Amino acid sequence: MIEAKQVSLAIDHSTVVNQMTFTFSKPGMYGIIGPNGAGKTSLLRLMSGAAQPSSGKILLHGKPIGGYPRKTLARTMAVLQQGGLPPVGFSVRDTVAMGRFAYQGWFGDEREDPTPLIESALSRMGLTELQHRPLDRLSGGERQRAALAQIMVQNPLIMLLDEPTTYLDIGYQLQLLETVHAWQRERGMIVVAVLHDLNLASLYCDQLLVMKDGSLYASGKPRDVITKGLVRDVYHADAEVIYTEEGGTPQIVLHRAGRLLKEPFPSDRIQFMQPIGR
Ligand SMILES: Nc1ncnc2c1ncn2[C@@H]1O[C@H](COP(=O)(O)OP(=O)(O)OP(=O)(O)O)[C@@H](O)[C@H]1O
Repeated sequence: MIEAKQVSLAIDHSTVVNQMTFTFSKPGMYGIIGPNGAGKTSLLRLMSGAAQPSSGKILLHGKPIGGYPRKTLARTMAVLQQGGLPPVGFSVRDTVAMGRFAYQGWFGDEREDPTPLIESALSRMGLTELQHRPLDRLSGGERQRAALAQIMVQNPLIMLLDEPTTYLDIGYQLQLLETVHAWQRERGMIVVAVLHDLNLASLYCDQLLVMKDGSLYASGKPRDVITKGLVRDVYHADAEVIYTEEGGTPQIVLHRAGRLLKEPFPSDRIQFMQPIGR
C-alpha cells in the first residue's frame, strides 16, 4: 500500500506538487495523467523516495518511505525512469541481470540462481535474440523494453513507471502495457504509470489520477474521468469521447488544430519551406 498525505514539493520557491492526498491500497493499475509540467514526474519521484517532500508525507505500508534502507526498498518497489536506460556498452542480458542487485550479497552472489527469472523477463519483453547486443546498438524502443525487463527481475510488489511507452510504436505500446497488465494481475502488484496517451491510460488503468498545476484535479475510473470536459479544461483541446463495445472503455477522438481552444501559433511565425532551386 502506498499513501500520499497532503504531500507537497517546492523547487526554487515554486510549488510543483501541491497538497496531494491519495491511497493506492489494492493491487491494480493506477494511471497518472495531466499536461506537460503538471507535476507527474515530481509526484513519482516523491513516491519512490528520490525526492523529499517539502511538507506532508509518503507512506509505504504505513511507514515513511525515507525510512527504508535502499535494498529493502528495492525489493518492494521498482522504478522505470523517464527516458529509460542510457545507450552504454553493457549487453542487454547483463543490464537486465543488474535488476537483481537488491538480492545480492557483497560479492554479487545470490541464494537462488536468478537465471530462469532473467530468461523469462528477456523472453516476455521479446529480447531473447538481442540479449548479447550492447545497449548502444539498440533502438530507443528496444532499450525501453530492456529497462522494463530489468525491473521485472527486481520482482517488486509496487512498480512506478514514468512514461513507459515513450519511443514505442503503437504495436509495442499495446504489447508493453499488455505485458505489464498481465504481470500485475499474476503477481497482485500495484503499478503506477505516468501516461500521456489518454486512450492507453483508459484501456489499461483501473483508476486514474489527473494532475493539473501540481494539484489533484480529478480521480476515479477511466469511464468517470475521461470526458470531453476534462480534455477541454485540462489540455485545452477539443475532442469527442467514444466508448469501446467491449467494456465501454472511453476513447478520445481529437479534432484538428483549427478547433484548438488555446491561442494558436501566430501565423507570422509559421514559415513554409520553399522547394530547393526556386
Ligand atoms: N529540477 C528542477 N528544477 C526546477 N524546476 C523543476 C525541476 N524539476 C521539475 N521542475 C518543474 O516542476 C514542474 C513539474 O515538472 P514535472 O516534470 O514533474 O512535470 P510533468 O507533469 O512530469 O511534465 P511532463 O509531462 O512534461 O514530463 C515543471 O514546471 C518543471 O519545470
